[in-house]
Amino acid sequence: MTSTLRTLTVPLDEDATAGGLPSFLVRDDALCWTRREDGLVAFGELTRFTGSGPERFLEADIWWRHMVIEADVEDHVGVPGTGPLAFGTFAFSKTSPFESRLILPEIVVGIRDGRSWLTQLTLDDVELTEAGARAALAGWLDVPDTGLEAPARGSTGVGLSFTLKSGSLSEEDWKQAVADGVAEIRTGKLEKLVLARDVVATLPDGVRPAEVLRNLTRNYRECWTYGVDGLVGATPEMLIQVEGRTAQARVLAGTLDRRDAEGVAGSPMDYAERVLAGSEKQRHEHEIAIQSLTTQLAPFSEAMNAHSEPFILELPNVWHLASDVKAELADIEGHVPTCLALINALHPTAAVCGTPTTVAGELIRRLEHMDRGPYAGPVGWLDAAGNGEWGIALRGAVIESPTSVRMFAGCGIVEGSVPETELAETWAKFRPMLESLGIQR
Ligand SMILES: C=C(O[C@@H]1C=C(C(=O)O)C=C[C@H]1O)C(=O)O
Repeated sequence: MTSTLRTLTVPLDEDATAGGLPSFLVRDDALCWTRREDGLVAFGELTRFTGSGPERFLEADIWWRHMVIEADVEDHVGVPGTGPLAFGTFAFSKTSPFESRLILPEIVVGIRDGRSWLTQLTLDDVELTEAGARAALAGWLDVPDTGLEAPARGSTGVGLSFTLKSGSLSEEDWKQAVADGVAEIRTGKLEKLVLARDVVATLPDGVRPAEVLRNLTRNYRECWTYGVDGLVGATPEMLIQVEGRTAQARVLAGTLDRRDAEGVAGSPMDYAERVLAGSEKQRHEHEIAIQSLTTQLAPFSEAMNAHSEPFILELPNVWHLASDVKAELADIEGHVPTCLALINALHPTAAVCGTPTTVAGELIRRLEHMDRGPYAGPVGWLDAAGNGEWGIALRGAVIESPTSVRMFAGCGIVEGSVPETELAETWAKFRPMLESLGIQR
């Protein structure tokens, strides 16, 4: 056993990836990051970083840089995501007992802009060959019942047995927490607060994580579907995506349930334009989120641009007010900031915490009565060249046991927020997970 990381990346031909990345989502322990046709699916675990507390991002950064500095890399593809790669999930809160982690997998399949590849990673002194890498992948894919041919659960019309219960707070208590949050905002202590709640689904027939990931990938193509060590979901919000010296973020704040447009005259998009883009409250909420991100990103950037007007992002369950921000990262003494250094500065954004951050963070702890764990924390991947994609772990869940799943959803609260409306919004945000578990509500 040596501790030097060695990796081999080889191209995969079209035949091997004809079914797209979902065809590799056949194991419940897969690591996954996909959007539209692109993404990464990985298997196995060579080693991991774990950490907690306020320094978790910087400790992970140091760990990763040590891991890759002396890595022996043979890369025949050379795009972001090839070579050494780790998946990660981080706690939302610096006080959370949840262990933030980076996981170094054994085998990675990647697709990006029509190019496909396979990477094998090792810490042993075995020889890495193309044939060996293909055989290793075949071994990971050789699972008895992939469920790929079976209809997705809930799609047969046959009722699935499940129970769905409020987690830390009942609906009534959570609405009271929202009202308390609004009262705090009215005192002028803070402008915006994001309050979340959890619900627990129990499925006596068992949770099937691979099927959940396939459903999310198929149905939420505009979102980034993630699966890392029991945390699964499909987020529409990009905390930071780094490719070379370019960093991008997608900031969301302002939500409208698409079901609200049912039965309303005119086109649904006109309705969204009127009710979402035309709402003073929603635009204010959005403005706060954009301000917080751009202020934190500015010290790391040479140039930055953001749309002057938010656009409407249409998802199967909701519409959001969205803004994309693009920055050219500054080269400070020959170094471009790493993904994890950027995350350290950006997290938590006003979109998931509030403004000002410390006041909102303290109120979240007091009013939510739960540990968010990895919910609303960064989730994603990074490579040795400094590229990476880190979404905010929203519209997701933690698989807590073979039969139970804890889902999380939250809402931005401002002075004009109405508890009942916010509660309804959480149900719209639970929908991607409920549907992909086969739960009809
Ligand atoms: C907090 C969540 O979503 C965030 C809150 C939003 C809002 O309040 O409008 C919109 C998108 C996200 O930034 C969540 O999905 O749990």
